[in-house]
Amino acid sequence: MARIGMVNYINMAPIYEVWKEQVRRPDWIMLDAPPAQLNRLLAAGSIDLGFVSAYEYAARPWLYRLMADLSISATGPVGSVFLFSSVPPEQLDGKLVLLTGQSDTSVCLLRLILEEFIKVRPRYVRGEIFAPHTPAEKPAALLAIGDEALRLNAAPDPRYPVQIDLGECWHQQTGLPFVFAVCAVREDFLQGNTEVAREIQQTLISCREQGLARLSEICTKAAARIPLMTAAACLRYFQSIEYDLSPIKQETLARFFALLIQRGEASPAALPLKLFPC
Ligand SMILES: C=C(O[C@@H]1C=C(C(=O)O)C=C[C@H]1O)C(=O)O
Repeated sequence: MARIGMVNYINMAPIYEVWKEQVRRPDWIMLDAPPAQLNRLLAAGSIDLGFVSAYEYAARPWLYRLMADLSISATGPVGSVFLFSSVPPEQLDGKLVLLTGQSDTSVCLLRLILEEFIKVRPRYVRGEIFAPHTPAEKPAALLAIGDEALRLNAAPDPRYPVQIDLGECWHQQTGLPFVFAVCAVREDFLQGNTEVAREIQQTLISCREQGLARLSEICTKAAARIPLMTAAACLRYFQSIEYDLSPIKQETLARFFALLIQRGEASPAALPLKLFPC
């Protein structure tokens, strides 16, 4: 048996729709959830492998290997990882920023961008972006990812007129793509299950190839999950998401992890990257 985690956002639709349609393996249990929940499940051994925040690998690299050729990434604007702000980011020093509880990678990336690139130090709070909250203090900016970011993007909140795409910002600073999520497999699962893991990896890649060839059909279905999103907007979104872990993406992960290690936010054992298969 293998327990597999899948992010429950529409960004996974090009892989997941094909998987649901074609993969008939009762011994492969698929569990879909927001990334932060998948991170916790994988760390606890409640799932064996799956798509998790790239940060999860960097936090506990001794538990995992990175499945070769799989990721959720973008070269330039990603279209679903945004800081929505009431003021330009240069003015966020000391201000309150609400960070989605669903993400781990983008939270680290945003702090890196604000503190190292823009040189401001806001105050942060983690929480629900759409919670009907009555906060003592209204946040000056929000970090949203995935479907929540797409919803806010489709129906902008006039209180947050400044919108920063974190994939674009990273690309402008480094010239590199950014890897938001990886497909990680637990080392203890690999003991005795190497062939199964290989078969799952190949199946995910095959679903991805078929999904990318059927994008316009898949985006009609996926767009319906986001209020006000048209199929055309969904197609543009899918065209900006990439699912590979090519050498440049590995270089990106190494660069990002090195910065996190310097900041004391990741394990030094996160480098060099450990891939499966090697
Ligand atoms: C591009 C995205 O990548 C996501 C971002 C993640 C994170 O920040 O931890 C985790 C999984 C991905 O789904 C997105 O969801 O918008």
